[in-house]
This record gives sequence, structure tokens and C-alpha cells, in this order.
Amino acid sequence: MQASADVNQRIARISAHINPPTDNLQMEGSSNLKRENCRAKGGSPGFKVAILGAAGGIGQPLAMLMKMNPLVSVLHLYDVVNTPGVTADISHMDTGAVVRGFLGQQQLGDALTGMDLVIIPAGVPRKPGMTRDDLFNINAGIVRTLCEGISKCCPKAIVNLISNPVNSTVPIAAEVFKNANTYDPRLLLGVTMLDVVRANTFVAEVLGLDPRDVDVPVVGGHAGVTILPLLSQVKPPCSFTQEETEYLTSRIQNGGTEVVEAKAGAGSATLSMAYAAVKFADACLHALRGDAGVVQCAFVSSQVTELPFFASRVRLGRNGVEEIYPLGPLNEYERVGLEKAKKELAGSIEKGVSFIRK
Ligand SMILES: NC(=O)c1ccc[n+]([C@@H]2O[C@H](COP(=O)([O-])OP(=O)(O)OC[C@H]3O[C@@H](n4cnc5c(N)ncnc54)[C@H](O)[C@@H]3O)[C@@H](O)[C@H]2O)c1
Ligand SMILES: O=C(O)C[C@H](O)C(=O)O
Repeated sequence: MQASADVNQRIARISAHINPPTDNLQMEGSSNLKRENCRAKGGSPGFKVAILGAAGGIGQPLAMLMKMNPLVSVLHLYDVVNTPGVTADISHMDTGAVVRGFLGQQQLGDALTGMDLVIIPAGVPRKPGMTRDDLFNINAGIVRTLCEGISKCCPKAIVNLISNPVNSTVPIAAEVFKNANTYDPRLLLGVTMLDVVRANTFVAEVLGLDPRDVDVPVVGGHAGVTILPLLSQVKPPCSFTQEETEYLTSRIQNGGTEVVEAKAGAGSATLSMAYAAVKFADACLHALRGDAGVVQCAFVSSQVTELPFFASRVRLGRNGVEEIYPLGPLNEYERVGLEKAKKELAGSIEKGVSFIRK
């Protein structure tokens, strides 16, 4: 009898370790110790970051990588499903950021209040045969709701918008912020970093270089022909044959579709996107900290062309986008590509604007 009672006690102790209650720390041989009674002061110096859509294919690895970022002191994970599990999991990582989870629209305000940076990968991804624009009907409404929350709870936060179609969701976000009188175009950035990441990778492969040594500006937008790599401006300076130019331009423009087809119905790029999103978010946090010379490509409110939004190289600072660089000299191939890109972009931007204005 005594032996079986010991075994039961041991099983109870082990199960408390494997499956601890969410807000009590079970201590062996003691009564419950509440989290709020722990000695942790909470909050190392750093920035407060929220991820909206944190339980998704991008959201989960993005949350993990942001938890590893030393510039982040507080990480809020918001989704309409599964955030308790993702939050419990990530909160066990022994890095500085304090992690909190928020579930469902009634907790959106708490997730957003006090945030310095909000990253949005919420929304449905493509399946083979779809364009990014085919996601508009579902994702436009999701982005509108989330941006209404931002305008109420953290209107001064920098927003990194990942949800597709980026060429339309960024104009949607701008209109929502305008309606709420909180629009600051410097704070709204459509994330096109994955196009740059892919361009660096594919160009390095063609040239036989390390991708970390390659920098390819990618301008325009984030869909098909609107993705315009400026191969004439690659660093380090180099030249390409016409065949290489056509191969690289097409591969960079269709990189997303390449992944969608390879995943065969299981979604689109998630891991490379999480990597790209963290690279971009980290640049925003360094800029917020006051670091000089932070330059990345992003889809922003712009006067670089006659279109109201355009992706190009921007300098980031404490106030978000502080300078937008001109496109620089383009060759004939790029000039033709630019005209095609602008034509498609104009329609996508208008579609986003009229979704809110109608
Ligand atoms: N900008 C880019 O370069 C880029 C790259 C890859 C994917 N994307 C886009 O990112 C989006 C997400 O892709 P994914 O693969 O992570 O999709 P996913 O379906 O795996 O995850 C999306 C998450 O969003 C959540 N969500 C849905 N509605 C929500 C709401 N109202 N509020 C908060 N969260 C909500 C879902 O519950 C889910 O957890 C897609 O639109 C995709 O096209 C953009
Ligand atoms: O291609 C997609 O639908 C996802 C994303 O925009 C990408 O470029 O990978």
C-alpha cells in the first residue's frame, strides 16, 4: 500500500512538471507559488512588440525568433486561435523578453496597448493556382479590424504589414488610420523583405558568391511583375548576361509561387518569411533605438513615382521612414519592367483604397 502511495505521489509530481498550470508555478514539496509573487521584476530594457496572427505558419517561427531578439523586452502574441499553447511554449525560452498571449478579438486591445512595433502576418495564405489578389476578400477585412485596433490602442507604433495582397492591404491600413485621424505615413511599412532575401540568394547563386555579401534593391510592390529587382544596382558591382537577367528577374518575381507549388496546398512561404520579417523588424528596432544608417526596402507611402505607394529603399529612424531614396539610374530592361509594375500596382492600390472608402 505504502509503495503504491509513493508511486502515485511521484506520478503527481512529474505530471505537475510536464503540464504546469498556466499561472501557478508548482514547486516540489511546497504549496502553490503564484507567478506574481516571484522575485522577477519583469521587463528588461527594450521595445514592446506585438505579433498579430502569431499562431500561424509565419507567426510561430516569427514569435520564436523575436523572443531571441535582445532588443525586445515584451512580446505579445495575438491570434484568434491557439495562442495559449504557442505562448506557453515560447515563454519557456531562456531569453530576456517577457511573453504574453492574447486570444480572440476581445483581447486585441490588451495585446496592442503600449506597443512600439506591431507585426501583422494574420490572414489566409495562397494555394496552387491562386494569385495573391485572390486572398483579398478574406484578408482585407482581417487587416481592417486589426488596424482599427492599432489606431485605438497604439497609434504611434510602427506597423510591419505582411498579410497579402500587400499591394492592397497597405492602402487599406492607410485608409483605416486616416478615418481614425491617426495616420502617420512614416509608421506604415509593407514588408517586401522576402523579395530582397530571395534576390540576394538567387543572385549570389548565379555569381558564385556568399549571399551575405550580396545586396539587391527590389522595388515596386509585392506580387508578380510588381516585384522589380534592380540588377543593374547590385552590390558588389557586377554585370549579367541578358539570359541571366531574364532568369533572375523571373525567379525573383515568382519566388512565392515556387514555394506555394512545392508545398502543394499546404500554404506559402513561412520559414523564409519569418526570417525575412525578423530581419526587417530588427532593422525597425535598431532605428527606433536611434542607430544611424538603417536602410531597407519597403512598400510605403511614396512620391518616388506618380503612385501613392511604392516599394523602394528607405532610411529608417526613430520616427519610422525618415527618407525615401529615388530609384537611381535604370537600364532599358528595368524601365520596361517599371512601366509594367506601375500599371498593375495602380489597380491593386485603388482596390485597397476603395474597399474602405466605398
Ligand atoms: N509579405 C510577404 O512577403 C508574405 C510572405 C509570405 C506570406 N505572406 C502572407 O502572410 C499571411 C499569413 O500567412 P501564413 O502562412 O502564416 O498563414 P497561416 O494560415 O498559417 O496563419 C495565419 C494566421 O492568421 C490568423 N488569423 C486569421 N484571422 C485573424 C484575425 N482576424 N486576427 C488575428 N489573427 C488571425 C490565423 O488564425 C492563423 O493563425 C498570408 O496572407 C500570406 O499570403 C506574406
Ligand atoms: O507567394 C505567396 O503567396 C506568399 C508570399 O507573398 C511570398 O512571396 O512568398
